[in-house]
Amino acid sequence: MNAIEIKQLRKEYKDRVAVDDLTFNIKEGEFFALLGFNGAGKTTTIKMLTGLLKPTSGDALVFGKSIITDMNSIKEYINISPQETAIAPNLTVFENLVFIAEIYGFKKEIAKTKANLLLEQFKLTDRKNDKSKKLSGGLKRRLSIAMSLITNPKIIFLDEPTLGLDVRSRRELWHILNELKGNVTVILTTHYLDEVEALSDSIAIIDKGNLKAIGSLDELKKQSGLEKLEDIFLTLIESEEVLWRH
Ligand SMILES: Nc1ncnc2c1ncn2[C@@H]1O[C@H](COP(=O)(O)OP(=O)(O)OP(=O)(O)O)[C@@H](O)[C@H]1O
Repeated sequence: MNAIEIKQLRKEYKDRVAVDDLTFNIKEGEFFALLGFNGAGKTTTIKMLTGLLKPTSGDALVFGKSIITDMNSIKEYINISPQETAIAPNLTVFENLVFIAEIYGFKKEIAKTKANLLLEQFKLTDRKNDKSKKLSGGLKRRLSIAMSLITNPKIIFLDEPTLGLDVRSRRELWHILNELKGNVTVILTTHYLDEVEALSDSIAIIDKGNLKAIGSLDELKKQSGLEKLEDIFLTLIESEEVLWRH
């Protein structure tokens, strides 16, 4: 089943076309990477899919519901983990999770149970009672993603989740993200190609608002005859060629 079906989705800003009639599908439960240079249109696409921006034309169906006519019901089962985190620095790690759960309407006891489960899942239990401002950048990022999962969303959008993290923190986060696989559809934007190789089930390469390739890493390798994602990425962006999933 498709979690998202993007149909001729377009966004124009004055005289600039940021997203140029994009059409592709994202399957339920997959870890989907959106790849492109700065200005390719990734953020604009994600903003449209999450209701932050209105498309100029086209549509996308999220679990069958239109982003144009049904965004309110879509918002119930998606969440975003933005780069700028929503963490309250003076609350503890646990309090942040409970607080966000309560904002979403869960009763205190359920909020606490959910918070404890996420602490385990994100390996934050030993920092449970620390003020969040004391956490390292890597742990803050983990808490932020944990917070975005508190409502059990069916889809989460991760925008550059490992930006600025050191090698070890990135690897730890990859490990945790890998464990989410299958339970939630994850849509990732990143500039780190090794991250895409390590985590993604499917990859879409976007350039100037256009889809240049879509498929698993293996499919992209086969279709391009190239071995490394970096080579596939750079070659495609420079050529007129387009690679499609069959
Ligand atoms: N509010 C805006 N007004 C005008 N043009 C915009 C606006 N937001 C984005 N753009 C333009 O739309 C295009 C796509 O931008 P977008 O931010 O979606 O790219 P991106 O792939 O997310 O880039 P990055 O990797 O840098 O985050 C760019 O040319 C950008 O300059």
